[in-house]
Amino acid sequence: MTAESGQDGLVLEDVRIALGERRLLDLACRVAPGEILSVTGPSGSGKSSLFAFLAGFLDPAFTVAGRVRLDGEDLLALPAAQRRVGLMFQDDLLFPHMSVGGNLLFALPASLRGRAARRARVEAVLAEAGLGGYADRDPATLSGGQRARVALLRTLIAEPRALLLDEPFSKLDRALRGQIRSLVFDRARRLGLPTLLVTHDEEDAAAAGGPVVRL
Ligand SMILES: Nc1ncnc2c1ncn2[C@@H]1O[C@H](COP(=O)(O)OP(=O)(O)OP(=O)(O)O)[C@@H](O)[C@H]1O
Repeated sequence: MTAESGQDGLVLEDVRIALGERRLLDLACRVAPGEILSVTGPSGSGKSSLFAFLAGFLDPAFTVAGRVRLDGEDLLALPAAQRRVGLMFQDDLLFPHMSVGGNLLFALPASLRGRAARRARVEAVLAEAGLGGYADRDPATLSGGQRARVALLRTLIAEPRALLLDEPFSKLDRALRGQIRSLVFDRARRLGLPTLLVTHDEEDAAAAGGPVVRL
């Protein structure tokens, strides 16, 4: 299938999310492979709920309607574990009781078998990101930038088919923010991942370069 067929990417068809009588969100859009679509909106407008819906863990208190296709496949028909939608949040959410390597091993697809092969993949991914030799480190001993890079690697090592970024740069200081943002966007584009970015920051949306949806 090619992008030209209109089947690739992430397609939201009349997605509606409500909470009781309150309509939270009404959205239709297509995010092409490697495109980064920014979603902005006031607090409580349903941005995080949209991501929970797409990833498959929205609280049953919400009512939902609409269809979502990822690379031509009905995403909502798949259980959460099979959707292969990668998430990054404001907090890096690295498991504090696991080493850096343990965090990455945890995210590695089960289809990669064999302890040595799994360990080698983790080492390779760390080395490629300039973090060779960090596998046994406690995440608490890393700098903010290093933690952010490990969080990105943990998302990508799971081989997602789309990315959902929920203000992933907002806790980083200004200098680091630009650097990590470039890294994340660059990887999303190079991997051809359709990406949704929730942000309140105009600079993030401008750097994303894609359309901006205002809820
Ligand atoms: N599990 C839940 N049960 C009931 N209501 C919820 C639940 N989770 C969120 N809400 C409510 O749903 C609405 C949408 O929340 P959501 O977190 O999606 O908004 P948001 O746009 O991401 O906000 P913010 O910009 O502050 O992160 C809010 O009114 C929130 O209080």
